[in-house]
Amino acid sequence: MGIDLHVAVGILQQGDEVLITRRLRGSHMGGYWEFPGGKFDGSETAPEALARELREELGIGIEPAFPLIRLKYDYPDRRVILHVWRIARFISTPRSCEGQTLRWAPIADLDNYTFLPANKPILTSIRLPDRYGFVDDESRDPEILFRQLQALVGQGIRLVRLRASGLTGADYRALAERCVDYCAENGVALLLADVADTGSVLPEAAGLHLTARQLMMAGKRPLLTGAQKWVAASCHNGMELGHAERIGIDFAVLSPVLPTATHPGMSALGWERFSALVEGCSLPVFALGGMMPENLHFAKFQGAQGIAAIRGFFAQ
Ligand SMILES: Nc1nc2c([nH]c(=O)n2[C@@H]2O[C@H](COP(=O)(O)OP(=O)(O)OP(=O)(O)O)[C@@H](O)[C@H]2O)c(=O)[nH]1
Ligand SMILES: [Mg+2]
Repeated sequence: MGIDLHVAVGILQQGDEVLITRRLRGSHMGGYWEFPGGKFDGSETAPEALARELREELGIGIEPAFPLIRLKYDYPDRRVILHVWRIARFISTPRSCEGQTLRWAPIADLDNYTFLPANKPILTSIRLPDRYGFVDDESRDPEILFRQLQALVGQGIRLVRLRASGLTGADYRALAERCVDYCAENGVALLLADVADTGSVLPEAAGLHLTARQLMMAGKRPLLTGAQKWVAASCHNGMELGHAERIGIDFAVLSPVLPTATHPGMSALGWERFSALVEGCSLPVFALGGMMPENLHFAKFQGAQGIAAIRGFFAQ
């Protein structure tokens, strides 16, 4: 395969809608929907390429916000490396400068469009928030665990993993039923643990979160019934991230990034290693381990979807 083609891609969002465009017939992969952007020119950086491409294609000036995801994809004739950025602000109204169709599409409707095959992780990344909270405690008391969930939701967290590693079987399911209802009322996506007996409650949840061990034992992505389910996985190294990607996991959590009080003996990856591992993987990846709210912006520039934390984003 020829050389890697670096491409800058911009996500413009207004309320619940994002700007999508349709590739012109006759171009590479013509007819598919995509996000505006194009190839790097010479030694341009991603923000420079993005500013130029969006001026040429949409007639707008932009201010990039942060990198959302970086991914690679092999088309039969080329390998592309997509540098996807969120756009903070844009000047003037986007218009079609090259005859391409433009549309502001509700994020909830994006599945109705046939996007370029490389774009699946971009769609996941757009839908995911940038903070992911875990409910877990040595405690086997469901009240304490439920209060943790309430505290996370009170902090504005909209994606929660119900780990509750102290509970098994019927106890876990009873708590899961209560949490699923609470999350539905509050617009929160709840991911359940892959433990026995969650069968009846799982269709009501947003999906599953696999431990690294469960991930490595899985030969394929667990099939979940119901609309738009997510399967997430915990990873600690490149091998686990690679397996997650191969079997079609939607997003990963990589840990421990920084030393934590909960895992004192474990050596932390550090940001440099985190960044290198995420660069080798084309899934959205949350950083876990010692994360505080002030790490969020930096984490995104290290390639993270966002940050994850057990119990909450307070000082621990
Ligand atoms: N712009 C854009 N390109 C994408 C996306 N996803 C994706 O796989 N690509 C691929 O990345 C490459 C970018 O090409 P492009 O045709 O937009 O590049 P360009 O604007 O510089 O066009 P040009 O070659 O006509 O000057 C294509 O091979 C395209 O298939 C996406 O969401 N947006
Ligand atoms: Mg283009």
